[in-house]
Amino acid sequence: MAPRVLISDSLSTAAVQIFKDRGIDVDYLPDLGKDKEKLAEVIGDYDGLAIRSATKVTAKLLEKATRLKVVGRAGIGVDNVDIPAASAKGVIVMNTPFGNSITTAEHAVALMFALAREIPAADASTQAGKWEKNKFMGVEITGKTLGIIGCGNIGSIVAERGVGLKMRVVAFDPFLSPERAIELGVEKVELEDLLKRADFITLHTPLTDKTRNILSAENIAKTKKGVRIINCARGGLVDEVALRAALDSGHVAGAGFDVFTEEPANANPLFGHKNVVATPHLGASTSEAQENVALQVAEQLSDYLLKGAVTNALNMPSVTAEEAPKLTPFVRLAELIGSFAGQLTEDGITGVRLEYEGEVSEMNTRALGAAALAGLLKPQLDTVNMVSAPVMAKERGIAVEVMRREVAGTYDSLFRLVVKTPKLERSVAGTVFADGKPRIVEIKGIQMDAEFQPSMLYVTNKDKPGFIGRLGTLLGARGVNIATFALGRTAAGADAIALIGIDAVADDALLADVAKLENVVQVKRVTF
Ligand SMILES: NC(=O)C1=CN([C@@H]2O[C@H](COP(=O)(O)OP(=O)(O)OC[C@H]3O[C@@H](n4cnc5c(N)ncnc54)[C@H](O)[C@@H]3O)[C@@H](O)[C@H]2O)C=CC1
Ligand SMILES: O=C(O)CCC(=O)C(=O)O
Repeated sequence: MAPRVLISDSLSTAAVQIFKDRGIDVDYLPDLGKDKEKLAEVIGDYDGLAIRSATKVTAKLLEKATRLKVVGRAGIGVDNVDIPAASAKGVIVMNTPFGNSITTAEHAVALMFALAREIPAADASTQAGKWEKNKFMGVEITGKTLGIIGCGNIGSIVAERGVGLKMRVVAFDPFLSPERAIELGVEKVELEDLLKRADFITLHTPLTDKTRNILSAENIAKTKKGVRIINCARGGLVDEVALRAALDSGHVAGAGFDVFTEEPANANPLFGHKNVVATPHLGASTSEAQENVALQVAEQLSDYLLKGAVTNALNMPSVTAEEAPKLTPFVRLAELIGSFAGQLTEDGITGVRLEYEGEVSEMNTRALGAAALAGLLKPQLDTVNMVSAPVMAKERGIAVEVMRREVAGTYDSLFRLVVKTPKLERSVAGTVFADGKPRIVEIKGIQMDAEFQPSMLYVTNKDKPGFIGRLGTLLGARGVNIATFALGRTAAGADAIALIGIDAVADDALLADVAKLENVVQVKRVTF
């Protein structure tokens, strides 16, 4: 029986044709995504689901999706898909990471011009027959400072356009390498500096715990008077109520918003202000971009459903059917080791070394390396996956070195990731035991044996009597249950590391208390 695909959002009909040409049964119901109940009634009939942003793939919907194997997002952001729930159900989630970047960057630039010259208001007034020539006094863009928050795919294109428009471009992005900044012609700055200097601020980050409200009331107050703010990335990056107040007071001269905390945005604190230009999440809406993403998503879904090929998956490594059984646990290991190292790294990464020892050195190390890079970049790049991670690492100037040694050491297979930043070099190594479970067996050259736990504390300390007791007592007193406790040290009395699996996610107060314990050097929270 031919696989069945449902397209539940508005997509270029080019996608429908591709599915048909490949022999896939396709239903194109572009309004169904907006009707949760109806979608839930029919989803059980489909193997694949192609969406944009209106369809919400929730855990509840996935419960009904008994046949579903793959969800394809024709676009970048997958915040409308519950990826953990999809993974738990074995449903692959794919996106099309580059197809609409240029179009979205152009929308940000369009909003910048619309704000600078008050084009929407001038248009409305002129067409109302008012000819208010003296009412609209704009600002020039040439020579102004454009502050870009998030200089990834879209931010970089905006940066190039800004340079082309003879603007001074400054960018805040912890993952932007100095080399890439030079290549783009932008000045890499800290957020505070950007806030102080920018005449226009444009946001291009994903919405993560770190970027939510990145333009908070406090940060908006630090901006230059007369700043204009553009958001074509995600609602929630800017405190809309605080921005409205800053527009009302005249501190902020204009805001161009394509995305809103709540969408569809039928009402919003920004609406109704004369200096606000709003569009209904149109960033990706050009015929070119929609054609790109529709073709890509149809090809990816067809390839998966017909051949088992995995491309641009966010929750599944790209591996062939033959190598999958042996490789999968090592892919998981590489991703976890990468994620562990990524969560410990605060500075821009300049290089990584991927070391494979023993049997693992003869496996598909490209897939393993991609998994490690995806894990490493994930804390900063929400949309990264195994396919895009090597490209993103390259774009960010991260030099990737690979070392393979066929001879095994203590373990049949060992994978070591060495992360280099301007300040340090940190190595983490792991293996997969016969039970198929990945383990950390070495950190910074210190031997240990730790299972990955959903929530962990990473503590470096001086090896002194009584330390473990004090730590245990503190966790107990805070009601934090210890699931696992792994220790390692360079020598008696010297540098030591503790990796503690706990049954709750460590909050900042707990980290601060652990940091205060005698002989603690550093404490970090890691989650998997
Ligand atoms: N309005 C629309 O229709 C569209 C919106 N988007 C959205 O645009 C956003 C950017 O997309 P891409 O450029 O493709 O993503 P990307 O992943 O290529 O770039 C995101 C950049 O943000 C940076 N970043 C992460 N955390 C940061 C932080 N705390 N502070 C500063 N920078 C940080 C990353 O290092 C990365 O360089 C996404 O949220 C995406 O969903 C994308 C397409 C269309
Ligand atoms: O599909 C759309 O119109 C929205 C695109 C978008 O926001 C994305 O690709 O992240």
